[in-house]
Amino acid sequence: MHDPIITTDNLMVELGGNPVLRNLRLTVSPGEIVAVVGPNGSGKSTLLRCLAGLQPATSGEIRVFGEPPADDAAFWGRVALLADEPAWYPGLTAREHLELMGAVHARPRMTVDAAMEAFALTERGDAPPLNLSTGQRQRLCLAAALLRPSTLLLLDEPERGLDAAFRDRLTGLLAAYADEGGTVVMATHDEGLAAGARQISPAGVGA
Ligand SMILES: Nc1ncnc2c1ncn2[C@@H]1O[C@H](COP(=O)(O)OP(=O)(O)OP(=O)(O)O)[C@@H](O)[C@H]1O
Repeated sequence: MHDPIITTDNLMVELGGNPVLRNLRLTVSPGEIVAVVGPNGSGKSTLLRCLAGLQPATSGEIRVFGEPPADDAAFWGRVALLADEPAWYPGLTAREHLELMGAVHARPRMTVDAAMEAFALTERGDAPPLNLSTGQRQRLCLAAALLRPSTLLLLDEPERGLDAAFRDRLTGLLAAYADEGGTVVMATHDEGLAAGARQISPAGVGA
């Protein structure tokens, strides 16, 4: 039995004086795909931010890799986060953004060409990200997150802007990541993505 990647115990978060997460207990094992589901405002992004060490708990405990998540190089070396759209480097193409990601990591999970193909970007690789469509830009964000090596993937609404065919393809790409031993926690409103995952609600008490 492997040690869990994530545990939370009685996690409580208040924002602006209002309780957002209450007594959340969650255990996530290596290789699991977990979908955090629930209505708008139910606390999905807040939970992901807690797991990424970007939102402190009001009370309770969060452990990621056995320790409280720390916003440091060792933590981010193991964790890939997809949240809001990043700032793009002016003058660099979509492909060059992926080349940059590949260059700074000693062992990328895939080559830039493979990532371009997997994320259906080959034909638009020479365009700057801001000249891509919304869905193409989201595919570029996902390509960057999955090209780099990581053991935990935190995704906030990865389906944003994606068409139905690519949402299906993303299910397979995440399954492949988990087959390699990676762990995925994603906030999602997409029923197809959630169907292939263990579903938890931030409002309920996880297992
Ligand atoms: N900085 C903040 N200050 C006060 N309240 C906040 C703050 N950020 C978020 N909230 C509130 O916390 C609650 C949870 O927000 P959160 O973004 O986690 O929800 P969500 O489940 O991800 O929603 P969505 O499905 O719309 O993305 C919401 O009611 C939101 O208005």
